[in-house]
Amino acid sequence: MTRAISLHHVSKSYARGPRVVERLSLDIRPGEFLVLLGPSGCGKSTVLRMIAGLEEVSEGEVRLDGEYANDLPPSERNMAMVFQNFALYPSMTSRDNIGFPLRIETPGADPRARVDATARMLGIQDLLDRFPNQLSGGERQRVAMGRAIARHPSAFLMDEPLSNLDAKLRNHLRAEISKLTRDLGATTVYVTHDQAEAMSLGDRVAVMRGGVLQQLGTPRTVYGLPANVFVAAFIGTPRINLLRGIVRAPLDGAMTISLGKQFLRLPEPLCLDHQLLRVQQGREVIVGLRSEAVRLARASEARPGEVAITGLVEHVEFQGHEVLVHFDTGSRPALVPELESPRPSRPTRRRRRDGTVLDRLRGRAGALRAGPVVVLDRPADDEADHPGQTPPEGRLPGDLVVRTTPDIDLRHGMQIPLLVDLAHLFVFDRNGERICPAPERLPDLDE
Ligand SMILES: Nc1ncnc2c1ncn2[C@@H]1O[C@H](COP(=O)(O)OP(=O)(O)OP(=O)(O)O)[C@@H](O)[C@H]1O
Repeated sequence: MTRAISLHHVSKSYARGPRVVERLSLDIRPGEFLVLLGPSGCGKSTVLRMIAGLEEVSEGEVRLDGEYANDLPPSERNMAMVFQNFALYPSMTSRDNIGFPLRIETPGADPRARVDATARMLGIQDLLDRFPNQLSGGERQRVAMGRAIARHPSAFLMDEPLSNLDAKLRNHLRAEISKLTRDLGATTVYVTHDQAEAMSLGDRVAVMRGGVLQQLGTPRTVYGLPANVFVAAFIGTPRINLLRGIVRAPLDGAMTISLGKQFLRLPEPLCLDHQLLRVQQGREVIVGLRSEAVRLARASEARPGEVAITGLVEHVEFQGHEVLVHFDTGSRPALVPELESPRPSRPTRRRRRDGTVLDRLRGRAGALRAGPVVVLDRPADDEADHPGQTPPEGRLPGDLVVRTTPDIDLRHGMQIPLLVDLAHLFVFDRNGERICPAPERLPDLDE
């Protein structure tokens, strides 16, 4: 059995503080694998816990299979949770750990057959007689999964279940989780801050920021048509290049986007998306170029839709199968504040001793700002006159990162010709909302 999970304008605030989840609406289909993705503190776990019934809903409705479920106790929701820290009973063998929920559910019944079947499914038959301290991290997590699966729940709620494991094991278990939940056909809600995990697992991904849903869509959609700068920057590696530009649309000349010292000339005849940029004339915008939108090649090699710029090599990152080249093109990157600093440690839920209550509330309210997602302090053209500024903390030098093959010998200080494929151009407005490709809500765009 599998179930539909719906959230309707769900909000959550703790002890009359600000909302940590803000009017969230989601319809999760039976059997769907939905990933809640976002930076630390954006409210993902809180949403999961409200679905599980472990956290009260402050406003709005949770519905299970269409039935109002706000007040349904966790034990009556027929859902299994898998957490980051595996929480196995240390004094029980794997067999007893997996069988424990079954014994609680049906006292007196022998759980042996169900435990064996679950162990076979997870390939852990050999581990059934071991205690948790005799298992590796990956094995412990498999046993924890076994404990969740054995009950045949209608839905799995997983909160960063792989984040304590090393990268190789994580990839391996990721594939196993995907197969297992599909085989079982159970609805799964999976919380992670790891975009690669979200993209590889989710049927759909819900990207959250400051308690607010930014976009809900398939991995292909959130990557290919990000609703705003935050989603564009959060999803994809290497991170999308975000450059500050100004639209120039003279009545008697070609339309360009000025990027400080260089510009992108939009090919004529203008496609519909580029025509719609005309209204931005003179305004500052943010140009988004994923690494696949730019290649190292001379202007003479340009294909239709490609325009030439140049970049000064600032830094070369050797990755084995490819090289990431950081260029200085004379433009200035737009900053997405939540993404510029390293991931903060998990917030503690105990009272902090520093700062007043007011300071703490202010801090939280700040974190929840759902307004503009970018920082644009000075006009973009002005930046070209301020070369050599120190890049913000945590960022490498250069404003444009391009992927290339490792066979090209590139060194710091080389001036390299580049081609930008304007079919892959993203443009966002000052507030970070995507304006090119045009948002779907614009009527009759295809006609
Ligand atoms: N019991 C609580 N009391 C007060 N504030 C809380 C409580 N639980 C969570 N919060 C706050 O709610 C916000 C959202 O927390 P939540 O754990 O849902 O975020 P998250 O996106 O899952 O983060 P992480 O990835 O770090 O786990 C945070 O600002 C957090 O400090």
